[in-house]
Amino acid sequence: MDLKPNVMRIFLDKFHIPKLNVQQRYEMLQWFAAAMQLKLDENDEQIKLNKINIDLDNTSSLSTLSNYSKDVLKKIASKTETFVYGDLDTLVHFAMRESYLKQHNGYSQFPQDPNLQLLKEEDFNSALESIRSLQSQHLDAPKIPKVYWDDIGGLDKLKKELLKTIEFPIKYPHLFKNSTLKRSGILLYGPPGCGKTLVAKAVSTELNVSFLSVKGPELLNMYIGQSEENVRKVFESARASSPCIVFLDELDALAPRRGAAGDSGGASDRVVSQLLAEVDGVTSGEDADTSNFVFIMGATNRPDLLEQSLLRPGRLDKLIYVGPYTGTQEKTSVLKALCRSYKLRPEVNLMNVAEALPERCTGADLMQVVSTARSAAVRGLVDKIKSGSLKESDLSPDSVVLGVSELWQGVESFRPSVTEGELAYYESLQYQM
Ligand SMILES: Nc1ncnc2c1ncn2[C@@H]1O[C@H](COP(=O)(O)OP(=O)(O)OP(=O)(O)O)[C@@H](O)[C@H]1O
Repeated sequence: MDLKPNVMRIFLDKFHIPKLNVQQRYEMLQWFAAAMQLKLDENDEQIKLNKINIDLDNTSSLSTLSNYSKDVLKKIASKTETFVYGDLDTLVHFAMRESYLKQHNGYSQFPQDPNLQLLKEEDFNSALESIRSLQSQHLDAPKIPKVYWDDIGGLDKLKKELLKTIEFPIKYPHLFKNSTLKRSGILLYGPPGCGKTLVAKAVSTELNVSFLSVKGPELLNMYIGQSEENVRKVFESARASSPCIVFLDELDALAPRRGAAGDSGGASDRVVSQLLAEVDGVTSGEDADTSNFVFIMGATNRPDLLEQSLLRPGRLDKLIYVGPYTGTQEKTSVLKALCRSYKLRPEVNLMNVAEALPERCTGADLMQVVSTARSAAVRGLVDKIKSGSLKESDLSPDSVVLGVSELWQGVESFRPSVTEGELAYYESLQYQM
């Protein structure tokens, strides 16, 4: 393994931070992990760099890597898509700190003689969490959500499609530099409560990019020029926290068809024009670099009311329908995802629950079933405390266990939030779009 060219390139190219691919990140992580032992006593950056260069010349520093779990570093490299040189260095430092705090019950001094073999995958994962939360601690800064694929049931095709569309421009920005090949945005549409927001957040978490979510109506303001200014600020904030996904929810409120809004001053048209200019700005790919990456995802229940030029190639030209969950299989996988944080009694079969529900349900409806079951389980515990058969001091979050009867109460309380007529309308819309 030849680490030197990468390292040299990064040092020489200090002011233009290069994008690292997964192999480079893996190599950098190995290298930082090895270098940690060498530079621990040194505080002066210059000395550290010299020392590392010297040691790289005779590559003796890399010998410590033989004991290192390469699999762990490979996994971590694949989770740090947007990390550059400095971030990876910080990550290794943080992981060491996590490991040390764990071993010494919170005593926060670094050890003089750190034992790198003790670093575990969970230390890297905690370090990753800490870095992410630090990254999003600026005021109003977009955050990296904590929604994982496991929190989402079904939608496998959509997950793949989204990852493919967003992952490529992040991984290979130079391919999108050519102005004829623009990186376009995505428009998710469909009935409310079917997982549009959830899946957008999961993509963001998965790719480790910030997530800035705004609802269209929040940006509208009665004062002249203020709505356009709000739109401009959203994109400014996204650029400042890039790489970033801007999620524009209820987009039809922000960008109705021009000339159709009925406001005599054309205020709405000006907002649409501002939005189009911003969309063109971020999809042009002129500044194709991860550090300038802003990806736009729109969501709407009414794509037919949208300003159609927003859907032109190079803008939000990928339209994806996110519909209700149909059939036992799909509903069961959503129920499983929703029950992930609860204990279930062994006799519970979520497939039976799914079968007892209407053929088509939204995710929000299924969530309602699970929350009703949870409330029933909590009520059961309170009754036991009142009757004296359970002590309050014995309660823990694990005491809430969902059984068949609780889930059945959820099924009985089921009220669809979207009517069959509305669902039929959305399906016809899908055909039309
Ligand atoms: N596939 C799914 N797996 C697990 N939970 C889901 C799924 N789809 C939806 N949900 C649940 O439904 C809730 C509502 O979903 P979400 O907010 O993503 O819907 P939406 O399509 O964005 O709705 P709206 O159009 O009203 O913004 C989520 O918070 C989640 O609890």
